[in-house]
Amino acid sequence: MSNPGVLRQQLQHVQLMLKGTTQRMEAEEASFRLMLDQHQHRVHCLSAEINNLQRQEAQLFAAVVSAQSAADPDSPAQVGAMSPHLQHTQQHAPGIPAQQQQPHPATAVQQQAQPQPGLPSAQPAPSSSLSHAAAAKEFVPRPVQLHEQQAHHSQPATSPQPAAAAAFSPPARSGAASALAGAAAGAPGFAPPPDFDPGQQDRAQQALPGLGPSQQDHALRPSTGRAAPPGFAQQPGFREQQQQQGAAHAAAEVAPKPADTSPLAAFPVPGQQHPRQQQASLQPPVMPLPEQPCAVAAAPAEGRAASDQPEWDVHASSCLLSDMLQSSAPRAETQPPPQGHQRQPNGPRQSSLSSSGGSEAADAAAAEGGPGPGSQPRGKEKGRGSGAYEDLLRGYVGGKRAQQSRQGGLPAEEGQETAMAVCGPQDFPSLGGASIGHSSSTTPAITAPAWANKWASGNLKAKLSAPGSGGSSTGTGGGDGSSGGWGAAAQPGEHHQQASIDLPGSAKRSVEEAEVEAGLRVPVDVTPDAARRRQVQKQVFEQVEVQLKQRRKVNVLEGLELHRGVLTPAEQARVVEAVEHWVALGRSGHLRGRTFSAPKKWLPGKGRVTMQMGCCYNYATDSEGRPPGILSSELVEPMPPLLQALCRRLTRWGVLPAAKEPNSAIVNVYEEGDCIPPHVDSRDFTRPFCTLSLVSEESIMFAQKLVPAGPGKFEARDGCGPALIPLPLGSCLVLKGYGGDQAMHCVPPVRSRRISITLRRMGHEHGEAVRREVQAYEQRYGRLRGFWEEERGVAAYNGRRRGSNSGGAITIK
Ligand SMILES: O=C(O)CCC(=O)C(=O)O
Ligand SMILES: [Fe+2]
Repeated sequence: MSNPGVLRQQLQHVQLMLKGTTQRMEAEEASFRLMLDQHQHRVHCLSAEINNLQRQEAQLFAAVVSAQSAADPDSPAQVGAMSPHLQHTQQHAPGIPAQQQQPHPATAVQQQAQPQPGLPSAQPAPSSSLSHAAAAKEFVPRPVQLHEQQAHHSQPATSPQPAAAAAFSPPARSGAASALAGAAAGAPGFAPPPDFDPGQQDRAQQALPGLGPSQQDHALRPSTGRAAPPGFAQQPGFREQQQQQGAAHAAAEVAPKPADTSPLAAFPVPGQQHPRQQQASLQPPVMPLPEQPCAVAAAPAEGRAASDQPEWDVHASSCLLSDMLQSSAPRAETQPPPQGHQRQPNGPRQSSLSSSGGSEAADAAAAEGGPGPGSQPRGKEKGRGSGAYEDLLRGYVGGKRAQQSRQGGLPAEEGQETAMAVCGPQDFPSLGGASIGHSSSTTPAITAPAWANKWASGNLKAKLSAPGSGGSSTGTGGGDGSSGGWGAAAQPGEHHQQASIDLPGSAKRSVEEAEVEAGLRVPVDVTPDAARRRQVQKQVFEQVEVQLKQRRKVNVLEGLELHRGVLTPAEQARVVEAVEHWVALGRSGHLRGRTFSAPKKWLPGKGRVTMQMGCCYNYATDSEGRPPGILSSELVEPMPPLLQALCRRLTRWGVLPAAKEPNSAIVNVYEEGDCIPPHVDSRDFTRPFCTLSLVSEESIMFAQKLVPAGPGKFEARDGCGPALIPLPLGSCLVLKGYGGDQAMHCVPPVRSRRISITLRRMGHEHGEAVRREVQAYEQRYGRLRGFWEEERGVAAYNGRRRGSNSGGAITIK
């Protein structure tokens, strides 16, 4: 039995303990509330400051874009980085009702934590917390400004938007900080995690939505520029490159990005459908225009009805490649040929057009090159290679074979045409280097004529790869542009006068062989060059308006020509693969000087990656005060063989005059939301020139006068235009005449990734100046080698490539 006195003592002791502990706990709570109050007060102040700064940022951003574009329409504005909140604004506001928008991560927290209207709080919050929370709300410009954004963006992106820049306003930046305040006010027992940093969470979430932490880490880690670039020592396949490229490339290619959370989706076209759906609706409305004679497509691709198109039995693992196929070939089957011209009463018009050449199926028809009659896959080559390109080929050839077995033979032109265009080795003077990123030796040459097998064997490539096999780039041994891209102006017929050649034996070879060697033509494509040429289809355009200054009527689109089918889907895949490789080289700092440029990604519409080859073009007055135009003193990479072969094809096929064969290129890599602002291409380049379109079909906008109308938005001025010309995959838009010289053009923010290659010839003076610089370089350092040659070994790479030790007249950065 227990003694009651003892028990009473024990009870008193416990009660005392309980009282003391309770008091300590209350003290702790009081201390926490005090701390929370102080914290909320700081949050409150910072929140106000952030909102204020964001407003200023947005207004200044719009003003800078507007001012810079007005001052220099030809150059992408260099505004600076866009803060995550600005991206968030652009991602979430346009055209999407607020209720349907994915809440910002921090906003979501706040919405959960805040007391719902009409529902009493479970427990009254301390008055100071309440007042802070209420005050914090005042700083959250949520619905009103968001709706302003919606109103602003709910217009078609391409329609005139007066004063849109002025209307631009920042979004709610409620942030995790305000969430904390709300949570503390409305949620009993809420306590922030000790290491909670709202800013950090915001930044992490916004940095690269859709990426896992390791990918974000990769994507955000700055490139040192020191490591060997992907594929530098050996040339990996497409997938290997994808794995190795890391950095932002991973963000762009590897991780699936929800469209509405992509930081690159800065300016989605308001009210847009999914890009794939939208593509179908982009076909230009048509009205009859007289057919124009077409120099290129002299003979229509007859005997090839739409239903004759190969079935694209594609198993390409790369979504890029399958997208390319889906968006080129099948569309050709389903869309009737354009008939003419129509104006749309409101907003931009799809341009009118007239077409010449064969059926609308040119994109797919131009892809001929399947196996010859009766041919079978060569067992030893079947299945070689594992990249997406090979997958594509398998799908392509598979579909082609299926078609043939149904039809019992080849289309007439394919089997009948036997005479191949012959070119001398001089046609590709710079083939001292192997093509990039896709070894023809791994290509499954399922069926091919002798030349195709020979050139796919890889032996010759190995010989060509031997160091020193190339000639000088400036005429010391190779004459005009033998190392690519530095050549003097080619005069008509001049192609055949170049003396030296990098190739052993210098035997004459066919155009087809040369293109295979350059990496442009796939070895299985046995369609003769002449037949390929006939499959190209040309369209011209008309939009008659009163000219603004002289008050006379003009066709604003005069001189523009769209040539479809310049590249087959398989060739597009090759070029895209090469471009990806170049981008990887550029990102890792292995392209010379200012070749590669990747502006900061957080700026809407300014994230376009560009690579300049052949000459350096100064988009805007630079830090040294040099005006826009060709900078002959800045050496960039020469034109790689692949692009040279493409340029040669363009002149051979009459897309461009021989005398205007391009000797410079700008590769534009647009991520979703990127654009090119209104401009007229510099007069430092001769006319005509052209732009090749890849990866996704987007429209280019033309008007007499185009002006920025807010970030990523452009509008035509003075009631004229604009006209939209959809640019199909593998097509080349030629610019000259009024359309190329007077009218302005831009590419509004793209709906999905797109690559274009602008190919231009330098004006004579500029070409000569660049050539002199190359000569000076070569006297000092030896032959200027393109990156495709340097790739043969890291040893070949030296500091000059990054320009650290240049001197004299040559400035290489
Ligand atoms: O991307 C395009 O199609 C157009 C590019 C362009 O206008 C240019 O490079 O000057
Ligand atoms: Fe342009």
